[in-house]
Amino acid sequence: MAATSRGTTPVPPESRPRLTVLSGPSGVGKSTVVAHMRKEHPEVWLSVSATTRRPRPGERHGVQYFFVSDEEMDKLIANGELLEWAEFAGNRYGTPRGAVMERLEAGEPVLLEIDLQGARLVRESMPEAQLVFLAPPSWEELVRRLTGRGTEPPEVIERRLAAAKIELAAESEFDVTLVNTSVEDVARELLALMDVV
Ligand SMILES: Nc1nc2c(ncn2[C@@H]2O[C@H](COP(=O)(O)OP(=O)(O)O)[C@@H](O)[C@H]2O)c(=O)[nH]1
Ligand SMILES: Nc1ncnc2c1ncn2[C@@H]1O[C@H](COP(=O)(O)OP(=O)(O)O)[C@@H](O)[C@H]1O
Repeated sequence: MAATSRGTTPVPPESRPRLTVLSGPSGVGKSTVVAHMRKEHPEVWLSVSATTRRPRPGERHGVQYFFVSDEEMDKLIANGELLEWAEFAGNRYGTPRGAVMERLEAGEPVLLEIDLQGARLVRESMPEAQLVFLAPPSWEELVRRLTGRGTEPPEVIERRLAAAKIELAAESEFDVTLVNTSVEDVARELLALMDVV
């Protein structure tokens, strides 16, 4: 494994996990890495979460997220339709259970891009899942990326940076850390961890 990863132990092919969770602080580059990976490997299935957050310009319902109202989210939770859910920086996010279970039952690799609280819940309910932490090269670079993305006002950025401190302190709970210096390198390593290439 290249210098971008920490804590990787080789896993025999027959016991490779089919469910991979990618977490990391807001702005570290999770969406960028996943988009890059799926451009070359569209067969990698990424769960589309439900969220009460408002869409950013260019985001489409059913593509980046299912954008739902508070009431719709209440129903999804009450009906047990979410594999996990969490509140992050003032909005709720959850993974639709049905689509994930279908893919897993078909033996296909599944990728969830969720926050630390969600990763912990998945670890409890599916201990065989592989938990991958995406870390920034430095704190300064994380601030630069989150600010530079220009999608959130300053008070939301502050809230996300406060969450980032908690998330960075939890890195050791993950099976593997990938440091997002190069999008291409991280995408390649994630594919290898998912046993896609
Ligand atoms: N627990 C949980 N977290 C999610 C889910 N979907 C997205 N998230 C996380 O919610 C956080 C905020 O996501 P978002 O508002 O899209 O901001 P971004 O990650 O900075 O682009 C990120 O850490 C996401 O990984 C989900 O279904 N469950
Ligand atoms: N390896 C990288 N080097 C420099 N900039 C990056 C890198 N990865 C992502 N970025 C930039 O950082 C910002 C946040 O990335 P994004 O994928 O939206 O993060 P996340 O999904 O983790 O919140 C974006 O402007 C993106 O272009």
